[in-house]
Amino acid sequence: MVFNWFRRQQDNSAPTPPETQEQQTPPVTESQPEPAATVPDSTTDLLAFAKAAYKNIQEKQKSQEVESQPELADSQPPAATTEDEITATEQIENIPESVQDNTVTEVEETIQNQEVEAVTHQAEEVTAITPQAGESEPETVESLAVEATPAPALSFLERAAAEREARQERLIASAIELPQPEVVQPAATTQEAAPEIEGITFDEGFVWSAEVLAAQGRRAEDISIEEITWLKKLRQGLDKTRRNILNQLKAIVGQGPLNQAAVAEIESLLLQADVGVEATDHIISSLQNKLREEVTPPEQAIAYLKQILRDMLDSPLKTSHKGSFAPEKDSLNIWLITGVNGAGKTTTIGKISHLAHKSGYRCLIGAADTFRAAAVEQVKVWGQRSGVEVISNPGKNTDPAAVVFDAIAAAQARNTELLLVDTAGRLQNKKNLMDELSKIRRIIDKKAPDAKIESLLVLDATLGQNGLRQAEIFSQAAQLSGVVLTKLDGTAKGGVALAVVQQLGLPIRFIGAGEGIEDLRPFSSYEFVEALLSG
Ligand SMILES: Nc1nc2c(ncn2[C@@H]2O[C@H](COP(=O)(O)OP(=O)(O)OP(=O)(O)O)[C@@H](O)[C@H]2O)c(=O)[nH]1
Repeated sequence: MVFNWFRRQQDNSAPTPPETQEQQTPPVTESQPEPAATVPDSTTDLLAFAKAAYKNIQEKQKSQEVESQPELADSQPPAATTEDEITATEQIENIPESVQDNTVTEVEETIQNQEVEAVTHQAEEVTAITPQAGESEPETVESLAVEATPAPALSFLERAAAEREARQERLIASAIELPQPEVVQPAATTQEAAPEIEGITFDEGFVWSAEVLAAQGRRAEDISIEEITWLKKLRQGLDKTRRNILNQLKAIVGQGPLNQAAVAEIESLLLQADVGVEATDHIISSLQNKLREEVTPPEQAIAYLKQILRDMLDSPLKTSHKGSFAPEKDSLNIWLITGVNGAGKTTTIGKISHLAHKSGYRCLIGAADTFRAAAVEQVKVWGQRSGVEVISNPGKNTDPAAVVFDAIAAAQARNTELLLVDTAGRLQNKKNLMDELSKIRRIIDKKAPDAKIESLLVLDATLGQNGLRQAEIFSQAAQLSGVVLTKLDGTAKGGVALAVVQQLGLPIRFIGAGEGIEDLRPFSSYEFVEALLSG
């Protein structure tokens, strides 16, 4: 039994690939689930859920450590041996020390403090807007603050700041006592109140990720470290888009009925996030329909905004096959990967082949970017990393269509389930490139008439609207069926995802948020929108 990373559920029919057995974790879920009613509805429930998930990951990791103990006995601290582990270690190094040192209790405190601060903040705003009502409102806030911290001499904010300072001092003190960073210590030897899990920290990002998984009907005991790591990465990647633009959007929408000024402001914010004119118009008119007449509480207005965005992102699926996007078992699937130079095609092939291999698919790569000599070498490196064989032609300036022909023959002879075809992103001119893609497509249709063919366009999100113009050209030559959106990490143009579906009418199939082998996942509109508009 193996976890299918495309469908995000157990795949009983697939054999477990031997070298990935240890990484498997057994989440059970429906593909592309709708937000479930089982989402923890209070901070306490959410924390309990997140803690249970954390504990579960911790236990799995401990049992893995025990299983691999004999091999690790003479190497301490345990060395990072795989790409995944390296990525995880890098992530730890990138997390600010203050966050790394968080314990479960401290995260709880942080969340509770944030809540109380938020209440105080709201109340202060109310006081500022309506000073004449100031006599009764602030009293409520005072009493809340007193309940939270009984120190009458200071204001709430001063006390909160003092507490934070004291906590920081405690952390610094304990950091001095420990000569080694906590991450490198074997977790099994210490019995602390909240031991760290190597590769993941119980912080606010963990709690948020757990909540997103819980909302999709996941059970705490089924959540894996890879899923948490990915969600944290996605949210972190969309941070710029969220901070620059979408948080302001949330604030306006959350204020209730939309007036003309609010509409103009929303319009400008969406355009800045590269959402595009068409998608912006659609969002505005949907919002106006709902919010023009009614006074909608802020949370409901934001929930409504999220729903609009999810519906837009899922809209191409209503016409094509709905559900998760996965290679069909026991038959040949050919995925043609196209896109301009540097969009991330080769990297995407490496990441997808990794997902396929660890999901138990028989996978093969065809290196048909023969225009750039280094491209074949590059894809071979990715093949080695993911444990997938690469079919290439060693000759110079070979015909890419001939490589595709050979790759299909090899795939048919070996009962391959997924053949990924790399293609050139640049030729002498645009016409040559498009002719070549059309020829490759014809070869595939002819040589493998029964195969399930997908033609995926890789788009660099950092290009925003400019990337979409290229897409239209590719669409004609390669009969595109979907998009892979790469480089979502660190761009302020995350809104381009909405433009992609609205303008091209194509579904987003995968998103990439980093250069590592684990930094790509099947697209989920729910997770994307939550990451885009998370608090
Ligand atoms: N930050 C980030 N970088 C990425 C991502 N995907 C790919 N890259 C980087 O983008 C660069 C180009 O990626 P390639 O996979 O070589 O792009 P390509 O489309 O195959 O390019 P050609 O082979 O020249 O046609 C590399 O440095 C990748 O590491 C991503 O999701 N995030």
